[in-house]
Amino acid sequence: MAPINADVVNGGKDSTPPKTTLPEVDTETNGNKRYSYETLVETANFLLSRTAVRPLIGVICGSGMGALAENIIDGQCIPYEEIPNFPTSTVEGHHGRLVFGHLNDIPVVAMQGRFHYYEGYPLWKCCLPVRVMKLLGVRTLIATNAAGGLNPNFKIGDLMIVKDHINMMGFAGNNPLHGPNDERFGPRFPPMNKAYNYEFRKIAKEVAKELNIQDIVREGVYTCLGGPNFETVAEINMLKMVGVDAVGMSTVHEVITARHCDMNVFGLSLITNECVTSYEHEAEANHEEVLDVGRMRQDILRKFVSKLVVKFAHTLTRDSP
Ligand SMILES: O=P(O)(O)O[C@H]1O[C@H](CO)[C@@H](O)[C@H]1O
Ligand code: HPA
Repeated sequence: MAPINADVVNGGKDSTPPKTTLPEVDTETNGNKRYSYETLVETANFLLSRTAVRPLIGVICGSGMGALAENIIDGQCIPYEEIPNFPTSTVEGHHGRLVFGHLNDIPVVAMQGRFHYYEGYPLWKCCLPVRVMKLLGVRTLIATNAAGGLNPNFKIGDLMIVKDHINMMGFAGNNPLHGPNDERFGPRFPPMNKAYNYEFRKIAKEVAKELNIQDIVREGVYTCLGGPNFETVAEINMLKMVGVDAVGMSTVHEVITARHCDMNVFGLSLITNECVTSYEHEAEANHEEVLDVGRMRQDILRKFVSKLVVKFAHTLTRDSP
């Protein structure tokens, strides 16, 4: 048999080269060789040596939502490839860099690009930047994402304040905190009933009114599935039954990691598509649409998040000893 010519697979069409080299999976340890506290301190010290910014608030930009970081004044960008122990971004719509700077005078760090389980990273590695943020002094995490809407009242382009989540992957035992616990990060059994800060959610609704965007701002329950495929009709109908308002492939494990190390959390989903609930429906979910809606909403998202950063930072100064 003739050797397979990779160029001929896919009918010989020219295929676009992958954005980055694919991450290698550590087969010997099944990807589970964790980094120690000390290793993450090294990563944090590297970052502190590269920037004078001492961030109080961390922002994770969802798919197609990287523009959130464009408001950062004096933004200093550090590509993930340069950061010791950091994974690299492989998904379209995720630049793959940290941006340090100020949003309305508040020191922040933004992740333009997050890591997903379906890229081949174990959950603890997807969440490694959250622990690094904690070591940098970040007290509050704003986790944004693109998500499919299940709630029939939601429209494409709506913003959903995350009230709570359902950790579907956790039901199957896949949790970022699985494995030995290092108490320097947090307790073995962290509570999760206050995962999404109640006061932040109240503030966000007030800010939505101030910006006159209250009609597109909703609140609801998010869930994360492993991906990368979008959901079947039966899966969507099951998620609806258990009370899910929006579904994506991220955020839940980041929030668990952040709460474990006692960070305050605000979650925000951009509803980029309506999940299909019937077999008669013609449309199919696709990542292009997700990115398009991110572009469509980038101005509103930027205004909303910049204002939230200031308000959230005030709650920190108020609570500081
Ligand atoms: O959750 P973020 O990173 O915003 O991305 C969402 O959009 C992608 C699918 O289009 C998936 O990665 C899903 O999780
Ligand atoms: N399902 C899962 N993840 C997503 C979706 C979706 O419909 N939209 C954006 N991210």
